[in-house]
Amino acid sequence: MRIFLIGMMGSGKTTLGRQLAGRLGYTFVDLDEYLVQREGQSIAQIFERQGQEHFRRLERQALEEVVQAHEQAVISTGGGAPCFFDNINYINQHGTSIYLNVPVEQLVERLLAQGLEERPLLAGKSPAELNSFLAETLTHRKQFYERATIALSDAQASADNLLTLLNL
Ligand SMILES: Nc1ncnc2c1ncn2[C@@H]1O[C@H](COP(=O)(O)OP(=O)(O)O)[C@@H](O)[C@H]1O
Ligand SMILES: O=C(O)C1=C[C@@H](OP(=O)(O)O)[C@@H](O)[C@H](O)C1
Ligand SMILES: [Mg+2]
Repeated sequence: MRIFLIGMMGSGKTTLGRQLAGRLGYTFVDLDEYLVQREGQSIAQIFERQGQEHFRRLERQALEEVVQAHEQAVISTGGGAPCFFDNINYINQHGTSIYLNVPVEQLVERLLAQGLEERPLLAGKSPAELNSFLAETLTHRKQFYERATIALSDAQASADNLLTLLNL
């Protein structure tokens, strides 16, 4: 079984994905980390040198490669991954998708605490700009996230809960 975590930047996909994979004994793949290894550049460098459109093509390729390489895995995607091309269909055809639905105020708090530098779409924004950017982005992305197999509120987003929900 493949489990995909989807949702906004800061929703906890990388963190929860790693925990869940550990509990299941499944391979864990973070799509951003996979791309960094594959390209030998940081996500910020890929955006800066080759642009977002190129990043989105690489992200789709990475998705296909990871699916082909692993039948049993927890795959944490980047926040934009399900929202480009027909990626959400591809994800749902190849596994179970989990949407981490976290309020914007919570995302802002976590992202500011972590620092914005590693996320090129957010770097340099003031707290107010971050808030409005995330709110606008979510308005557009919601339609993709809501196609997930399972949606979890922040309070429900634990590895324990997911194991129960997935009958694992
Ligand atoms: N459930 C949670 N509660 C509080 N902070 C969290 C939670 N999950 C993740 N974080 C923190 O929020 C930040 C973003 O988490 P991350 O897993 O990188 O999110 P994503 O991969 O969805 O962008 C990190 O600093 C992480 O430690
Ligand atoms: O939402 C986005 O468009 C992005 C999210 C990031 O991943 P996280 O959601 O893990 O931060 C990363 O893929 C890139 O910076 C773009
Ligand atoms: Mg992540």
